[in-house]
Amino acid sequence: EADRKECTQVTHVHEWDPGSVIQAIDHYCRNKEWAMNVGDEKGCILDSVVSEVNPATVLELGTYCGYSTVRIARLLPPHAKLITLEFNPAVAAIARQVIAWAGLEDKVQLVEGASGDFIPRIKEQFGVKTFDLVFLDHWKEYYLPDTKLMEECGLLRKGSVLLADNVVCPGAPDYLEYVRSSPRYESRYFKSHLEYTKVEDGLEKSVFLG
Ligand SMILES: O=c1[nH]cnc2c(O)c(F)c(-c3ccc(F)cc3)cc12
Ligand SMILES: [Mg+2]
Repeated sequence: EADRKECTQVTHVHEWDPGSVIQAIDHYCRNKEWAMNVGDEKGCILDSVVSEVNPATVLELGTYCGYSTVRIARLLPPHAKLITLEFNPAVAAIARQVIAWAGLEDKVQLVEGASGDFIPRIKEQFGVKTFDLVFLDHWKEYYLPDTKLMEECGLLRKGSVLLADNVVCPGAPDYLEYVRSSPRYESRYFKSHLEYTKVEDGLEKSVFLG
């Protein structure tokens, strides 16, 4: 089970390696200007779930500047693939640089578009059968419809793990209700805080039971 291991990062800041990219973004967003990266505290929970699942295929909905993309991709086994979807072209362009700086281009495929259009095309366009891990971090109103769409498109298999950010703040009540009451999911809440603040937030980890 993913526990909350103390997650400390000691990296050589002078090299553009994933740890230093993560550290630089966290330092900037904590001290200069808040931004909606999953952040270091929730990021450690994300790390432990990624390490536990050890996924060969990952889908991230909501790339933003690529912070969580780098957090996930740095932990993936050699031939694993992460597809990340971003609606906003401006932030997607930034994310491409962040991912390149971290030296993770080979593991990451960044796609620009809307999840509702993209999800039904994944199988034939990207040759993915099912996802071992999905990180939901885009628009809260889309968590539930996109989850139902992934089920309908056969993108989830017995044991697929959904990990959703911001289930408390800004909140995704309809999604929470669904995964917590559906017999097809085993769901667990990891209490944490809104990135770089003391406000409560958390991640919901839901295992698809098939
Ligand atoms: O829209 C979002 N997509 C993905 N992640 C988010 C997030 O982590 C946030 F903290 C927030 C957020 C924004 C403003 C607030 F006052 C609180 C949370 C928003 C998003
Ligand atoms: Mg988020």
